Amino acid sequence: MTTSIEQKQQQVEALMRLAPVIPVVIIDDARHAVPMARALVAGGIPTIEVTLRTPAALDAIRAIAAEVEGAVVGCGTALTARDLEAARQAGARFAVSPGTSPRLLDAADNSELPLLPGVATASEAMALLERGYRHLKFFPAVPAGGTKLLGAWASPLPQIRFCPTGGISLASAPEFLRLPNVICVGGSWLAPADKLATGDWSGIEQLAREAAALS
Ligand SMILES: O=C(O)C(=O)C[C@H](O)[C@H](O)COP(=O)(O)O
Repeated sequence: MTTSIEQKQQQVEALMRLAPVIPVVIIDDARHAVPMARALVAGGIPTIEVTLRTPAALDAIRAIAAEVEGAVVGCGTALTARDLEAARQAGARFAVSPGTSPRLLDAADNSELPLLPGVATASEAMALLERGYRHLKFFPAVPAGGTKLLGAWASPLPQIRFCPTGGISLASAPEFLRLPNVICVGGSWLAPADKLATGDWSGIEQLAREAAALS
């Protein structure tokens, strides 16, 4: 029997509460995955979203899941049922999508993988509430309306908690984290392409440390 949506919502909430930031990683070389994830975990950031945007992504998820103690690795850019299944088989513990589609939600209902689906409107959020989702990604957070839009949803949609992602930085994260309907934020700034390319793991650990100290 598949895990119920309520059980999966509890799993998503628990991983959203592990740290104030979920790093969104675009990985071109799977060999970078393990040292990068170790640096993030050492800096206090255990939850890692590896986007399925590169050919290396599934190998990266596989390596982190197998080798990095303390990491909770998931996939980002989950668009299809096939993405969910491939990520689950690679060892992903959760999936994140930029938006929602009826087919993806049907696939998520039949998958063990908890899904954190993206929304940018109140109507999308309401449709997901009807399907049992109380934990949503707000994407793309800054272009879609930032803290003003998200704050405006707190009163009419009090049962929903968000992970805003898209255009957020270390400097702007606190204003999102202060909102009553935000648990954590997502962002790519913790694993920048230049640091990955040069293998600057101590630099990534430092970025993680700064992010972990946010409140
Ligand atoms: O593809 C997905 O499922 C995503 O999660 C998209 C990411 O959230 C953004 O790419 C975040 O990027 P930044 O704005 O650079 O922080």
